[in-house]
Amino acid sequence: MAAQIINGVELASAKRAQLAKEVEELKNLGIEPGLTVILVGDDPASHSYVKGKQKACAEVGIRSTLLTFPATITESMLLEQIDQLNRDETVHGILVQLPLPNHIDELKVIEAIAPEKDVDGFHPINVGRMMVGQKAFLPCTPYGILFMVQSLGIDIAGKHVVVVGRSNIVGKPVGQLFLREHATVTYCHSKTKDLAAITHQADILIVAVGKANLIGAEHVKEGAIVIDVGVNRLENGKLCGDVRFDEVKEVASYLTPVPKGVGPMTITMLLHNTVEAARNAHHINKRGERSGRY
Ligand SMILES: Nc1nc(=O)c2c([nH]1)NC[C@@H]1CN(c3ccc(C(=O)N[C@@H](CCC(=O)O)C(=O)O)cc3)C=[N+]21
Repeated sequence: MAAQIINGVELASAKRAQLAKEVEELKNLGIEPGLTVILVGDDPASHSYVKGKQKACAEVGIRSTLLTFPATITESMLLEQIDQLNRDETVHGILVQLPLPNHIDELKVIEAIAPEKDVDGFHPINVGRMMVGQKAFLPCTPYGILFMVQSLGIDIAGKHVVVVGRSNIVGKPVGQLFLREHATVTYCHSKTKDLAAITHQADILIVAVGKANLIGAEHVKEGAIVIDVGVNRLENGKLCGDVRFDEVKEVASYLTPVPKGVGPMTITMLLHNTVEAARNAHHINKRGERSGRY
């Protein structure tokens, strides 16, 4: 039987409606959640993603500010800018759109962001806190994927999750999030031998490589859940994932499309983290009450 296609837009919009309510409650307390996005250079893909983030902020009532800089900005000027935003109380979340030009050290920039404003969840403090199970901003794409899989109502404990890809922003952390949910996790990457033999064992297969058509029916066990994190822009301008959709949909039980799968969830979790950052900054709990620490 053909797979059920997971609608990321629908799931995202349900979650955004909830977030809009939470923003409204914060505004009633005189708090306007604010996200500042830093965009360096003029990569068209980055500009397009940033536009999507701003539109989503507007949709739930988060104030978003875009700061753009030429690709020639020096590292120290960028660090100075971040420092200024760290000290600005009206800014709850800071996002530096990646990738950055080669002359700028990305890790240095990420480390300059105050961990309590790091709504991407990329700062080593947040990564470490996530690893040991402390409260932390979870990276948006992995968090969005977990949210999607949980929304299917299946029990993750004991499932074999196979992650293809080991980037710091998707592959590595998504495996950790599923490990936290008691899955058995296997990582595959470019040096893995006999990829298909391993991916074929997956109950949940998460593909985050960035290579169009990498995964086909031969990689997927009958009835597996397949999450496609690839964002590959084809020459004809169309966006496609890492998974051969038409083939895999005949084998999988659930499959995410590209576009309209993981992407919208990523942005939604960014909104979630920004609302959380605003609440934390003002010592407000999830029920909208000020905690005793005031
Ligand atoms: N600091 C930082 N944080 C990021 O979260 C970050 C980043 N840098 N750099 C680039 C990647 C990529 N990324 C996407 C988010 C949403 C869609 C998305 O919503 N895509 C739509 C389609 C959009 C289109 O058609 O162009 C979809 O899949 O339906 C795609 C890609 C976030 N990233």
